[in-house]
Amino acid sequence: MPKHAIEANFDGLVGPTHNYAGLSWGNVASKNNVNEVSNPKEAALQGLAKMKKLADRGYVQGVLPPHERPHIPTLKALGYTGSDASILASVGKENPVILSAVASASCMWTANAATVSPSADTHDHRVHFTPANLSAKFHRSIEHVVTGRALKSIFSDEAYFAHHPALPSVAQFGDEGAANHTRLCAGYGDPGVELFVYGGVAFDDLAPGPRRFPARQTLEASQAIARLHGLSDAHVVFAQQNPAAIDAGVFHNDVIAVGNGNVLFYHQQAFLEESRVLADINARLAGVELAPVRVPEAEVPLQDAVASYLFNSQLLNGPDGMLLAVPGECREIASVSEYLDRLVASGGPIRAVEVFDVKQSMRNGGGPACLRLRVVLRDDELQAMHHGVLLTDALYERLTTWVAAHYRDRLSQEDLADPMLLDECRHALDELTGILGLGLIYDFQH
Ligand SMILES: N=C(N)NCCC[C@H](NC(=O)CCC(=O)O)C(=O)O
Repeated sequence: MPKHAIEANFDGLVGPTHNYAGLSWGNVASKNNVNEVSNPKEAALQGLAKMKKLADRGYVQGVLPPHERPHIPTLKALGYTGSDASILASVGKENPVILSAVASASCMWTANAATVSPSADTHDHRVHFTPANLSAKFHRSIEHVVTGRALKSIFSDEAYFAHHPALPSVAQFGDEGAANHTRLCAGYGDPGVELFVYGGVAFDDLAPGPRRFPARQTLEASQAIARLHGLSDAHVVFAQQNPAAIDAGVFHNDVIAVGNGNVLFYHQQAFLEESRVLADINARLAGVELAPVRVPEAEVPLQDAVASYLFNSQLLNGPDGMLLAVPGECREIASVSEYLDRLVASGGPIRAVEVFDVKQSMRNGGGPACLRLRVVLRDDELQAMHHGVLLTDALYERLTTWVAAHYRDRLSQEDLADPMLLDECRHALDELTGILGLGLIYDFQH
C-alpha cells in the first residue's frame, strides 16, 4: 500500500553577489545581458515573493541558502596568495572573468543543485540525493561541495535519507541535476518513472549532438545517477534532447519540458525520439496513463519558447487540476500568451496559469522552475527533515528583513573586487545559517 507523499519545493535564496557576467555560453539570456548592472536586493525579494505566494497556497516550500561568494578558497587553489583584499585586487585586475566566476550567485538555480529520487523509487526505500557536478561551467562547478553540506544538514536522518558525492568532475560525466530529470507518477507516493534527459553521449563519437552550443548533460552521467540511487531499470527512461533545441538555446531540458504526476508538458522539438520516449514512459507507468501536453511549433515557435521560458514553469497539483506557474515574460510574447489562454480553456489537465515576476533571475536564464528543487517526501520523511528551512510567515518576514539589511541594490562587474562586498556577504551568511538553523556549512565558518 503506497504511503501518502507530497512534493516540497526548495528554492534557492538569491545571494548578495547576484550579477550579470555572461558566463554561460549556450544560455542566450546570460550572454545578452552581460555587464548589465544587477539588483541583488530586488532579485532576492522577487524569489522570496514567489516562495511566499506558493506557501500561502498550501504548497510545502523550503529555502536553500546562497553560497559564500566571491569564493576565496577557489582563488587560492588557482594560485592567488595574500590577504583576501589583495587576492581580490589581483584577480580583478589580471583575470576579471575568473573573479566573476567565483563571485557568481548561480547556486540560486537549485534545479541544478542535485538529482533527487523519492523513496518510492529507490532500492532501499530512502530518498537519494546526488549534488550535480555542473562540470560544464567553471562558475557552477564549485557549487556542489556546499550544496552537499546544505542538503546533508537539512536531510540528516540516515534512516530516511541517503547522500552521494557529486560524480567525477569531468565533461564525460557532466551532470546538471534535476533540470534534466523529471518524474512521472500516479500519486507522489507511488513508484514513478524517472525520465533522465541527456544532451550527448560522451563515449560514442558517432552519437548525435549539438553543433553550436555545448551539451551539458551526458547519458553516462544520467546512467550513473540511476545506478547510485538504486532505481530499477523497469522504472527509468533515458531520452536524448533534440540537438537542434540545444543549438537554439535550450541548455537544460527544463527550458523545453516539465512534468508532474502523469502530465508531461513539452515542446514538439524537445526530444530526439519523441514517440519512443512517450511509449517507454507509458509502458513503465503504473496505475495511470501518461497525459502528454505537446506544444506544436506552429503554435509556439521554439525561439518564442526559449525567449519566454514557457516550459521553465512549475507544474503543480492544484485543488482543481494542475497549476502552471509561469514567468512574466510569457505574457509579453503574443504566441505564448495566446497559447496559455487556449491551454487553460481546453479542458485538459492544466487548469490555471499564475504569473511570477522573477526578472532579475530571468536575465541570467533562470525562470521559476530553475529556482526550485523538487523533493517528494512521505509524511514521515517530511517529519524527519530539518524544519528551520520551511517557509512560514515568520520565516518570510525574517528573511525579507535580512535581505533589506544586507543586500545592495546595484552591482556591476567592477564592484566584485570590492573587499567590502566579501565582508557583507560573509556577515550576511553567518547570520543566515543561524536563522535557518543549518550549522556551519561555509568554508569561512570553519
Ligand atoms: N535551467 C535551469 N535549471 N537553470 C538555469 C541556470 C542558469 C545559469 N545561468 C548562469 O549561470 C549565468 C550567470 C552569468 O552569466 O552571470 C546557467 O547557465 O547555468
